[in-house]
This record gives sequence, C-alpha cells and structure tokens, in this order.
Amino acid sequence: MTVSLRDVRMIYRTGPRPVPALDGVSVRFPPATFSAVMGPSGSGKSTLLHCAAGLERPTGGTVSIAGTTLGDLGETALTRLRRDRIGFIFQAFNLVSSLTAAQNVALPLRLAGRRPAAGAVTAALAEVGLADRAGHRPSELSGGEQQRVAVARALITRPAVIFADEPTGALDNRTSRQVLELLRALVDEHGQTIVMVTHDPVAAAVADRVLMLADGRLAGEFTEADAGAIAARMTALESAC
Ligand SMILES: Nc1ncnc2c1ncn2[C@@H]1O[C@H](COP(=O)(O)OP(=O)(O)OP(=O)(O)O)[C@@H](O)[C@H]1O
Repeated sequence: MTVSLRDVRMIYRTGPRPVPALDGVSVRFPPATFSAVMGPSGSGKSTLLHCAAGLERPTGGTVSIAGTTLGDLGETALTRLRRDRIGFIFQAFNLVSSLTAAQNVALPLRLAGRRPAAGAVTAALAEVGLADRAGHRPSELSGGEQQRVAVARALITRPAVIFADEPTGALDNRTSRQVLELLRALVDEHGQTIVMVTHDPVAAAVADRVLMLADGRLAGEFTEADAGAIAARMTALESAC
C-alpha cells in the first residue's frame, strides 16, 4: 500500500477553542491509483493532505508511506522522506521565478545534494510536453505550462506518491484539461500514485475514485463517477453542512 492512514485525528489548538479538523479518518491509497479528495470548505481536505504528506503531524492515528510509519521518524528523517519519496503540486505552481524550467525541475535533486542523471531533466520536461522550453523562466511560460513544469519537478525524484492541492484551481478549462490528462497519463502509463484535493467535479471525475469529506470524516467514496454525479453529491453535502 503506497499511503495508508489509520484513524487519523487532528485537533488544532491555536485559537481560543480547539478545532477538530480530522476526526478519525482511515483510508488507503493503493499504488498506481488516482484519488480525488473533495468536500465542503473547512471539511478537512488540506489537513488530510498535509498529514498524509508528513507536512503536519496528526494529533492521533498513524500515517505510513511505502511501508514507513511517519510518526516513527524524527524531523530530519521526515524531511528526507518528503524530499525523496513525495512529489508536491500546488495551485500556485510555486516555481522559483529566477530559475529556468530545467533548473526548477532539477531543484529537488539539487536540494538533496544530488546531481540529476544525464538527460533526466530533459526527459521529465519531455514527459510533460515541454522539452523545447527548458531555458524559459516561469514569467515566459503560460499558467498551464508553469503547472506542467511543476509536474515535471514533482516527477524528477520518481516519488512513491504525488500530492496535488488544487492543481487546476488557477487554470482555465482548456489548460486544466491538459494538466488533468497529463496526471491521468502518469498513473496509466507510469504507475504513478496521485492524491489530489479539488473543488472541481470535472477534475475529480478524471480520478479513479473520489473521497468525500464532511466535518473531518469520510462521508462517502465512489468510483467511475461522472462530473454530474460528483457535483450532485457535493451539493447535497454542502446543504447538509
Ligand atoms: N493551522 C490551523 N490552525 C487552526 N485551525 C486550522 C488550521 N488549519 C486548518 N484549520 C481549521 O481546520 C478545519 C479544516 O481546515 P482545512 O483547511 O483542512 O479544510 P479544507 O476542506 O481544505 O477547506 P477549503 O476547501 O476551504 O480549503 C477548518 O475549520 C479550519 O479553520
């Protein structure tokens, strides 16, 4: 099992009252699957993603990635696991503006003190259809192209899992579709495991399964659903909240 969460709980105690953001979530993300996580605003989607990716430590339960239990790791080992085994894609692309596309893609390896294997960066850029843009800086690329560079950067370490937080949130419909097709191809052709948080039923419909969160709990799961069915379920959940 690539990623597994068992009875994960998260209570934020930063404000005057404790906020239970996750209330006992158990879920597994098998290898070579594409999962979408949806739910009303505040239902715990980002918290789930952050706990699953080792960006935050849950207040209860266990998370494991590729056989390693994150709670057993100290900060240095956890940072290394995130760097080596996990790819991240964010809504705002998060590319370094002063670096070229190729340098951005190579960055996770450079930060790990590793030199990219000859041709690895070009191959990753080719995989996302941007082999001819290696020397361009982010400001010289469209939003969709920047997100594809971010996908190549997420791929360069050949991670066990890619977590994507609203990867199409800042893109128009056509470029969204291109990025989603690219993510789908990574799962189908390369056996990549992807977990994506999204508000968009059209994006969720590209996944193999859709998990619904409500009030920090799993409120349903469906497979092979079309965007219409997903949107209807979201509306029902939102009106129940
Ligand atoms: N760092 C934090 N400190 C305190 N409360 C937090 C923190 N992060 C999230 N929360 C609270 O936890 C709950 C879940 O938040 P989370 O961001 O996971 O929801 P979400 O489903 O991703 O929402 P959205 O769709 O609006 O991004 C919310 O009530 C939120 O206010």
